[in-house]
Amino acid sequence: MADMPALLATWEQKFRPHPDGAELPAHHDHCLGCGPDNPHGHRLQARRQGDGVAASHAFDERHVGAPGIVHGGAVATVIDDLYGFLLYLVGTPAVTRQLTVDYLAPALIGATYHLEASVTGREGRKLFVAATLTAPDGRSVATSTAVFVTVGVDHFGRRGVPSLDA
Ligand SMILES: CCCCCCCCCCCCCCCC(=O)SCCNC(=O)CCNC(=O)[C@H](O)C(C)(C)COP(=O)(O)OP(=O)(O)OC[C@H]1O[C@@H](n2cnc3c(N)ncnc32)[C@H](O)[C@@H]1OP(=O)(O)O
Repeated sequence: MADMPALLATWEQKFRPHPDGAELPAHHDHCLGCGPDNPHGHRLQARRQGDGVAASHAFDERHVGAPGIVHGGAVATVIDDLYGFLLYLVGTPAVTRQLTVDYLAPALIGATYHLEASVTGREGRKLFVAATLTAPDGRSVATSTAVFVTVGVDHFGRRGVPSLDA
């Protein structure tokens, strides 16, 4: 059984002011998007960029859909995880309620893409966010919007976290 109080304590430390340009901490070690210890994960590394977040990211063969092309779900995973880094700046935990992705051009395995995300609005518990994924030549490959809903710590602590309970 994972030590949830200890895990929650590490999360609390991540919800603090991060200087512009600073690399942001992974959500946790086994996070599919950014955890360094998840063998299936993307190991996304994000930094604060002004009021938003940014990352450089290359997908590898584990994320292939059609030959040579990144699986659309993998693109959505990385964008969703990038939004998770915005929460450090917002200062409150939240979870994805709705995620949309416009796939404008194929993302290619091995190319390094530039990602940016920012908060576009807030209304009660709803956070409206948007992101872009841009190719090395500057072409827009994907755009996204999402609605996150703020939650309390009990959202994470009141139930088992299966991946951590093993
Ligand atoms: C200190 C320690 C903290 C730890 C911090 C950890 C950090 C965290 C990072 C984890 C790493 C991130 C990685 C990526 C982010 C995931 O991957 S998050 C995982 C995927 N998402 C989920 O599992 C969420 C599953 N859904 C839920 O649990 C529940 O539906 C929710 C989201 C908590 C909402 O349920 P609820 O509390 O019952 O709220 P509900 O009344 O349904 O809706 C709330 C509000 O949103 C509105 N709303 C609902 N749906 C929509 C929609 N589609 N469009 C617009 N508005 C909507 C409602 O109208 C309502 O508005 P108000 O009436 O309040 O004005």
